[in-house]
Amino acid sequence: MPRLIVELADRSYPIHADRGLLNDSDFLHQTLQQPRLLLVTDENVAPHWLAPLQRALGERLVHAVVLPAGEAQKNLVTLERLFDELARHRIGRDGALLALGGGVVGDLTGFAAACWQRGTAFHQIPTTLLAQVDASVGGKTAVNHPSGKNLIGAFHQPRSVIADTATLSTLPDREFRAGLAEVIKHALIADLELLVWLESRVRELNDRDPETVAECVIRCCRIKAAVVAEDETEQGRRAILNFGHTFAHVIEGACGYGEWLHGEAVAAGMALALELSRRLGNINEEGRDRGIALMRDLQLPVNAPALDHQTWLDWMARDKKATASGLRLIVLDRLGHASVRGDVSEADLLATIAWRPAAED
Ligand SMILES: NC(=O)c1ccc[n+]([C@@H]2O[C@H](COP(=O)([O-])OP(=O)(O)OC[C@H]3O[C@@H](n4cnc5c(N)ncnc54)[C@H](O)[C@@H]3O)[C@@H](O)[C@H]2O)c1
Ligand SMILES: O=C(O)C(=O)C[C@@H](O)[C@H](O)[C@H](O)COP(=O)(O)O
Ligand SMILES: [Zn+2]
Repeated sequence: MPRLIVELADRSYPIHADRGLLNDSDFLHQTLQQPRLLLVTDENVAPHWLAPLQRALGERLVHAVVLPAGEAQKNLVTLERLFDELARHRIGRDGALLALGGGVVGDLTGFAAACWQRGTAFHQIPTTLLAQVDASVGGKTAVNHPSGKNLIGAFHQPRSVIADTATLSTLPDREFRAGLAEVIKHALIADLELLVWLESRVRELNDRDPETVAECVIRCCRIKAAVVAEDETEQGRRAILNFGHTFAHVIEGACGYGEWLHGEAVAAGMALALELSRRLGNINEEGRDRGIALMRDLQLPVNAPALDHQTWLDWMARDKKATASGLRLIVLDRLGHASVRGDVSEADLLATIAWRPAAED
């Protein structure tokens, strides 16, 4: 079974990625070791993927909380509900939370685990492409605040990641495509070979070919695990994983959480970040348009919504990467390599947010 390790000294953990993991009771017993487990999932995931875990874990699975689905749930009200469930079911420090679902369930459950009794174990069992290639790895946990995305959160690493790629068979097409945005992000910031490979696999990706998709999961997890191992709490290099996100988080928040899917907003945000990279002279038009063409080929939105520039600036000012001296933005130095820039002029920023890709022929 493909297995990677996120190397973080005493917080190191494995990423298991394979088809059929949720049907392997022995594996689940060995990996989910804590004696009392509280599972969190949502209303779309539960009917498909809760039963195998219930079967495998028996009475050790004390309770399953089934939340309404969607980004609008990623808030303090839902978090409080999770604390109530943890209290009601007397989950102590020898217990663990299981996050069965997409990035919303993962971020919420992880943050509940970070807070509960000042830190309780949790495991990520991601069921969306986006969560398998990105959100389940790295220990960023959070809820949204009305004024900004993921503003309330903690770094809290899971004990394991169990990515059963078979769960993607029930994922709606729009959600699958949103996950592809984070795959493209990993390629643009860190792996030119992956970019070339994705360009050569457009048909398979659009057909959701299981082997191609599984390879995306492994390759992205490998990239993300390496970045996180180098800089767990985003003191420096980890910020490259935020490529396109300064713009994406404005789109998600200003349009109302859930209107744009996170991955869709990341795609439109990356189109702007590609243009910014071009403006700074790091890549040429051809490089910019190559990234945008791949997103279009995979039917991702590349046109950010028309928000007035003050809305952009106000929301961006609350980005977690901003410091007293101003915004920090992630740009490409070249295709396949990114860096953090704290010196982007307001003129370049305003021109970037006003720019949109040319219409397709
Ligand atoms: N912590 C991180 O490092 C990180 C990284 C990227 C994104 N995120 C966060 O992740 C969230 C987005 O995650 P997402 O795209 O997984 O969204 P999501 O969790 O909302 O899941 C997408 C939708 O698919 C449904 N679903 C999930 N798995 C399914 C399955 N197997 N079959 C059928 N339906 C299924 C869900 O119910 C939901 O409606 C955002 O809040 C984003 O900020 C976090
Ligand atoms: O893991 C990271 O680091 C990332 O930035 C991954 C992003 O894809 C993800 O959307 C993350 O939640 C954004 O974090 P934030 O710190 O900008 O809220
Ligand atoms: Zn993201």
